[in-house]
Amino acid sequence: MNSAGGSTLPGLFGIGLGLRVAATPSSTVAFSRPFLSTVGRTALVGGVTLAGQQRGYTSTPEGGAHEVGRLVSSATEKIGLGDNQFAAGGFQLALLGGILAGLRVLGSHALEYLKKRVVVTAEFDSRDESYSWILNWLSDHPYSRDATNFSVSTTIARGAQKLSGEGVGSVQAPYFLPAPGFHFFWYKNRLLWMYRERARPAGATVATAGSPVENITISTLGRSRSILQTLILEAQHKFIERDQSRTVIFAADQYGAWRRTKSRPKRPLETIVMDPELKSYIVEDAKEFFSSESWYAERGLPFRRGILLYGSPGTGKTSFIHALAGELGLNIYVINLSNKAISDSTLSELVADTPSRCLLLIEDVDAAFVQRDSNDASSGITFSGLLNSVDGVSAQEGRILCMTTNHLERLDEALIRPGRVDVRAKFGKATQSQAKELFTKFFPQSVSVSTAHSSAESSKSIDISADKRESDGIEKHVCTQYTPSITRQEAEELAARFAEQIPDQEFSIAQLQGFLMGYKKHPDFAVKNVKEFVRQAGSMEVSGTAKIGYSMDQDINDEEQVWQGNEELQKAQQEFREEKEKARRDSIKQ
Ligand SMILES: Nc1ncnc2c1ncn2[C@@H]1O[C@H](COP(=O)(O)OP(=O)(O)OP(=O)(O)O)[C@@H](O)[C@H]1O
Repeated sequence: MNSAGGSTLPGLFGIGLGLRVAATPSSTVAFSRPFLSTVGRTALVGGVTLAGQQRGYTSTPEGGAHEVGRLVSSATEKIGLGDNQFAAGGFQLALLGGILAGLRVLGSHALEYLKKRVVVTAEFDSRDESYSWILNWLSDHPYSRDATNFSVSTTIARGAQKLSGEGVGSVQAPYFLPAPGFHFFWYKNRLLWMYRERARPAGATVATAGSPVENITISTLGRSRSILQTLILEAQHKFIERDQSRTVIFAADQYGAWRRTKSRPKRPLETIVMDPELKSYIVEDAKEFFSSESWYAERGLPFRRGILLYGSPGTGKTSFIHALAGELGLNIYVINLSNKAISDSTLSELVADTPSRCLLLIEDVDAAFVQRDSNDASSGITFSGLLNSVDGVSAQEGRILCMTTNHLERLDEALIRPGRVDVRAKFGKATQSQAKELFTKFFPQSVSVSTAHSSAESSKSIDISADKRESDGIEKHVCTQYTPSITRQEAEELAARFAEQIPDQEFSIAQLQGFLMGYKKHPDFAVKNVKEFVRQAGSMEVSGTAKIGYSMDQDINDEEQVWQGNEELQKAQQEFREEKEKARRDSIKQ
């Protein structure tokens, strides 16, 4: 395009000059016809030679050029300009310019054509998901491990995808990737070359551009693209395999497009402590929904399902949605209604852009819209915009919409009417039996306890005799006498003692879990101190998802150890009050 434009200019110049010369009265111009003809020929010879050199040809095109010069002269004669030396000269210059431009364009097209005949190329753009497949694949390729010119990244985060490195302990393991530029590598005994380049989106400034757009092309000799297709499918397979045991979470970015934000290991449903009937009802309902597309179609019903999960903070609404997604093998698309970058139209585009099998999650839906007329909501979305997006004509079919709220009573009826919300699930505070279940899950019987303790304290604190283990029929792999395990029976007993001290439906699972976190390896001490926790927590205003840091110093190995709750509790209370005050101030500002 540019080269053609560059060559067209001399042509136009030639035409302009030619026309101008032609229009000039003969008395005022003193160039002779042979002179102009010579200029034309020289220009042509020079031009053709130059074009030849640019293309890397070494042979001299002079003979051909003279031939062309002659043709130009005869063309001049033929169209009757032979008598007017100025018009003839101008016409020749114009013709020469045109021929030069034509030759150049022809040359580049010929080269492109030739390239297409002997080289096959696949292109990947960072704005597309396939780019991440290729980066992921490249990061595993031996070439990336040996490349001397490589880039390092802790995530593969281009376009729609973001993958974290595997990590070693708390340190993120980096990805090694071929750096921007040319790279040659082997794949299935074929030589491939890759070109990786970065560019800012057109018109973007440094401040607004965000991450640069990247482009990768992978090429090889030949006309069959099967080798590249094999590579791409392999890369895709590898990528999907990596995600199979994970739930991928997408969120809307500032441009109103879905971006992969993270992936988490699938959360097993068994880790969710809730009414078992409610749990299996929702799971079965969702499974049945996905298997009854034709049923919906036959009745002309939109193929969508809505679930509303409501209840106090920290009762497991979000956790359950993650577990449900894992169970159904779905990814989660999260819409944050307080994202100011999202307007009604971007919201409906986002909803329309979700894949046909996914969980669409809107958390704390009450926070953005309290009543129908709250079109002055703090987000850029209006209430009617939200309603249209979730079940308007453009809304995606085959998805389950999950909404969560802490305040069912604040929601407008229109939002949760049947059709938009088909299942309402209440998540309450922990019953005693749920507290027991939580304890048992937290301290499974086979987990070693008191590893940081001295043998004496440990064996004293949990009296486990070999007989007991054997009578339970469970052979434990006790590494040393210092790391005893608890049997099922012991775990049950401790759990029962723990639960009976928890008042029914007063604490959320998150609160209880927060308490147990302080006793990761000390179930016995958790039981011992739970009474004090209840007494103190009961006397404070517990609300929200405030985390209470009931921690116990891991190094304490004295049997006299005491619960560290008092000081921690006061600190937590103070932090909680500050947080609440900050939230209040923020809401006034908004
Ligand atoms: N029923 C539960 N079963 C298992 N874990 C739970 C449960 N409830 C809460 N938790 C734990 O408590 C923490 C907070 O839970 P989660 O975010 O799911 O609660 P939530 O009801 O969505 O809270 P919020 O309304 O504040 O968003 C998580 O670490 C989760 O593992």
